[in-house]
Amino acid sequence: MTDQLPLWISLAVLVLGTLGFVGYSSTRGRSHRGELPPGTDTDVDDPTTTDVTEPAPDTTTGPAGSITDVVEPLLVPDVEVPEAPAGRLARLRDRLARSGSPLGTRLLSVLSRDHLSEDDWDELEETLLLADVGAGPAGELIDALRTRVRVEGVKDPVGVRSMLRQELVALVDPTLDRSLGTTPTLAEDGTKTPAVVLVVGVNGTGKTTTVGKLTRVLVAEGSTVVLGAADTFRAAAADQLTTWGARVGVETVRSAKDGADPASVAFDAVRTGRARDADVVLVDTAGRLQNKAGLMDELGKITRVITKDAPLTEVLLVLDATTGQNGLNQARVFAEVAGVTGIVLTKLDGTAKGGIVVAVQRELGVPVKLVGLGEGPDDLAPFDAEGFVDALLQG
Ligand SMILES: Nc1nc2c(ncn2[C@@H]2O[C@H](COP(=O)(O)OP(=O)(O)OP(=O)(O)O)[C@@H](O)[C@H]2O)c(=O)[nH]1
Repeated sequence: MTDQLPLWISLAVLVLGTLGFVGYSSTRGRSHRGELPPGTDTDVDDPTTTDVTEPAPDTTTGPAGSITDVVEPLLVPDVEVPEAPAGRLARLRDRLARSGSPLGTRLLSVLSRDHLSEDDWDELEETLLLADVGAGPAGELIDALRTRVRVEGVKDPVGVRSMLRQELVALVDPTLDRSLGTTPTLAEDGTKTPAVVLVVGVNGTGKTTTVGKLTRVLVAEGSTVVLGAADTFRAAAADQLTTWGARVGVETVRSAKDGADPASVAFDAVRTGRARDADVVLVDTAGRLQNKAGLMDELGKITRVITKDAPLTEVLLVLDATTGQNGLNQARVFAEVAGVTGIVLTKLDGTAKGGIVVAVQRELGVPVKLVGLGEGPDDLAPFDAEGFVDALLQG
């Protein structure tokens, strides 16, 4: 045994040396591919939490000639499983209850009075206007309710509620197509072109957060997604988006330098989406005021550049529900410049008003497709007229 001591020592040195080299190389490999996105509180050096189950494809660079970086999600341990989107809208009821007396409750309390006077009808109309329903739709609803009260003489609380429910659902319009354009197209030769969703809106409405939440909705539905951080104006936006993506194992294409051309980033994101055979490419854009011509032109350019490579299947305008009628002015201009196909109404949890849903749809002829119900990662719900009205009436 003592004779063999030098041999054992040499073997031990060899083993330790090899282990040391492997550890060093893997640390180098990680830092080469980029740092873990901010907000991820897990220790990447802990081999038990770094759960890389698939062989890494070459995702360290964008397409040839691109100026962007593809931030791959493979280093993030414990990839989250997002909640299924169905039924999320029911949560609106609790959120509304917390944010004060919701529209439906106020309408019901007036309609349930014994004999409805002119003052009562005025109060109903005022309530609708204060909730941002807009004059036209408010007038229509009052007319419809007046007629029904006169003709049907509904008095009992259940009858009144059911009448109001029917009329509100009709106003919100259950016939609008609220499906999202997130289905890729397949050519005859089997080539897949990803669906491309562009997300636009003014500053701070919740665009980046919405892209993050929508990524989770799509992942929960089994789609493969690539993100494009075309908000090159606010540096933190790309980090924010990368974090959202990484949490559910989704790549983010972002600019390698600050202030890069957002159209190039969007273009590279679509190219990367194609290269990865992704189902959907979601492109986040910088916030812009609708009256700033230069920024709106930039949006037009992003749209033109993307459509050179793949058709835009959805342009989502993100509106903050708490800004009420001001959101309508924004919506009009964005609709002209970017060809909006769907509205995302965020922060619906922060307002007792819900009438903007009706107003914006009427004004633009574009349906509300998604609503933001809070700051949680799965607080984005597919919108439907019945679910919305039920939440209003039960709040
Ligand atoms: N309560 C609530 N907060 C939300 C909702 N959606 C977004 N927010 C918050 O709104 C704030 C702004 O969100 P961002 O996603 O950064 O907004 P943005 O439009 O990308 O901002 P810019 O890039 O500056 O234009 C954040 O604090 C979000 O958490 C929502 O549905 N409810």
